[in-house]
Amino acid sequence: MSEYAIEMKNITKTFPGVVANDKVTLQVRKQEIHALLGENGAGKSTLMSILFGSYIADSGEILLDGEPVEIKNPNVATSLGIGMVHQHFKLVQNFTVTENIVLGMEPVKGRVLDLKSASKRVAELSKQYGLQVDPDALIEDISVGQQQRVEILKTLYRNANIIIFDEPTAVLTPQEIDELMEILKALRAEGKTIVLITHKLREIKEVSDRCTVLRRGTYIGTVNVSDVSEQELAEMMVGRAVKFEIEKPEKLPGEVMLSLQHLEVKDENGAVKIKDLNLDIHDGEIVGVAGVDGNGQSELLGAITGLLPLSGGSIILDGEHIEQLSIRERIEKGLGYIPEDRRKYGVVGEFSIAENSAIKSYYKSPFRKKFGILDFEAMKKEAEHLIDQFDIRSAEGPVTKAGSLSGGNQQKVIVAREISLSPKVLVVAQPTRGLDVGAIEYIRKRIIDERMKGRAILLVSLELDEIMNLCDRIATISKGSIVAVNKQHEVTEREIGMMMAGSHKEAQA
Ligand SMILES: Nc1ncnc2c1ncn2[C@@H]1O[C@H](COP(=O)(O)OP(=O)(O)OP(=O)(O)O)[C@@H](O)[C@H]1O
Repeated sequence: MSEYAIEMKNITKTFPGVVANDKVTLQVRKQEIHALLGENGAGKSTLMSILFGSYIADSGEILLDGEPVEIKNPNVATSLGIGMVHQHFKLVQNFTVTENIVLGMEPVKGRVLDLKSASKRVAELSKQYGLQVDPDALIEDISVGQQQRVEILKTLYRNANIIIFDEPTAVLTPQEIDELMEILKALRAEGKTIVLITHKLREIKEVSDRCTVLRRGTYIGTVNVSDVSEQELAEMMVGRAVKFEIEKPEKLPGEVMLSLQHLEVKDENGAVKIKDLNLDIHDGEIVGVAGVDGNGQSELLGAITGLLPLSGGSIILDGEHIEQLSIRERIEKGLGYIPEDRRKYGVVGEFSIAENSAIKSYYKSPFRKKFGILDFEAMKKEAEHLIDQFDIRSAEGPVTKAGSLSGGNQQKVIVAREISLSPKVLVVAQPTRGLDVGAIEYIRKRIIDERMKGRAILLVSLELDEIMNLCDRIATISKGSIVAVNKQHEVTEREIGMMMAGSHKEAQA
């Protein structure tokens, strides 16, 4: 019997142009929560994909409970008791919870699919591990947090002893994050071994026993989490001191640059999602929209950018009505947008970084030459500049396909493109989701630089500390309306939290 549930020794994996893992070691003790920390592109997902059999290492060794194993594909991983909860769920939307869980390993009684006993087993597992979810609900009807529980149940149903979580909190609301932390502790108490990829140092401190740090594909070290501070973890990971609080020089706001007046948005079933929403954003200021997920934030973003039609109200940008304009016309008028879902609206995976950087301006100088021919050299040059400025880690520079970048580096491509267009109004949704602390520090600085240049910035984020850190004024949204607008220094995080939950006391004050 070994002390370790998992040992990965000298793991090396290369992709064209990049060594994603360079002789990496990972030793995970039985029944511990082991965090895996590293900058964007450090090689965390690659290492876990090797453990789960999605990638084969070029060299190195894997031992489970002291026994060497060869994990040729995910089926082998499953049979060895390894489960993985991916960041992007692999669920069938119009199937029930139970159907999704048994998919691929249906229990058969006689020759009939025995969903009844499967459903019973699912209910037992939910109870044992504190994973509340209705076994008969359809996936499309349950929240993101509950869908994640289905993914966890899937691994438990297949008798996983080792469960890998790839940035599980990136998609969750603060409330769901607290619940997940409890679930992780329950899994550990029931004897499971957990590997947790996360950028959130607070989460590492809260639930993890030990933490392994990677930097640029190499192993830096493993520490007992209780022996180190968040600051020390950050330094180990980035290789330099990181500032958590950023400096925001005083700036007096100027004219109203974006004015939202009596906005109303309905969904396809006619339900009102945004109701009489009013908000002004001046140049030289950052206004944050704080709220519990699902209170109209997505609809607000869709309405401003032109992805969703308005059923009432006006949007005025620098004195001009834009609510009737197309998406591209709004961009032309000076609207920039960093979207929340980078996979849907942000980058095109098949395109290179250069092409992605020019995606909103390819039809203009300097990217378009005479006779409408695209100037790929100009695109590459611009991309090189952005890669350098925003520290985008790629294998082959501007020609690297965006789809092969790590998640955090895809995010940097989008932020770099939108900021570099220097729009009059920059609408920013969850700009630092999935980014490492070093990258967060940089992106926040760039957003503040844009403010200093006199841009008007609207920031929508579920992370209150991001809003408190960056914004000059904070608008709290609840049930599709703005219930209060406060100056940043006049409210506390707690008060905003209460207003988000529907207390209007401060709103009236
Ligand atoms: N399928 C692939 N093809 C080419 N390169 C890849 C592929 N997958 C990963 N890479 C490269 O390997 C390196 C490590 O990427 P990986 O996704 O493991 O990083 P990560 O630590 O998980 O990053 P993040 O925190 O941003 O998710 C990166 O340089 C990435 O571009």
